[in-house]
Amino acid sequence: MDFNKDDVSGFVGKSFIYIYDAGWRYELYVKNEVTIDYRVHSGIVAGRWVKDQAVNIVRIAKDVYRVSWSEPTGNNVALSLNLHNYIVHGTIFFPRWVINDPKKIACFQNEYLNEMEAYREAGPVYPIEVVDSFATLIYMRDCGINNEEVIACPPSELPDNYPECLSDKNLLPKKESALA
Ligand SMILES: C=Cc1ccc(O)c(OC)c1
Repeated sequence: MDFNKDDVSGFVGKSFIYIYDAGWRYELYVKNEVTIDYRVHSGIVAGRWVKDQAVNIVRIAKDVYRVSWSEPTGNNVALSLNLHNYIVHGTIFFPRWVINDPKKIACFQNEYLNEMEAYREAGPVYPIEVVDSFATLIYMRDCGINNEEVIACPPSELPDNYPECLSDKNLLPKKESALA
């Protein structure tokens, strides 16, 4: 073993922006070893943002991390981030009620936790929709641990030049595919 599987220190405290092949832009902040905040800039649930989602994080190779969690909505997500090749892969297991009406979850979830749990209870849950997609990492920066300023407003309130306005040096160059 030439790397330490338990060492997630190269991942915790970082924030990421990536764009799925379908064009959906997501922002993820790894707040600490067991918690993320995130924000959806575009896509079928654009406008959704979440703070303090409990997650599992593991390191599966040098510069490769995996984050998995289950949401109050009943959405289940597993993300793999390859920080060497700037490739992200997400598998999202959506309950049927979310697919039927995605706008129900396009909100600041923390203010609607009871509603989300009620929707989850009401269903329908099945058939689950498995959405399996690649994304390209376009932005990465170190924000430190437990920084509440990283994800602090709805995506609609971000400046037009976000994320360039934060710092250009964190924009990532295009890389050769790791899979070629
Ligand atoms: C459903 C949530 C969800 C789905 C895909 C993602 O990449 C994500 O990143 C924070 C969150």
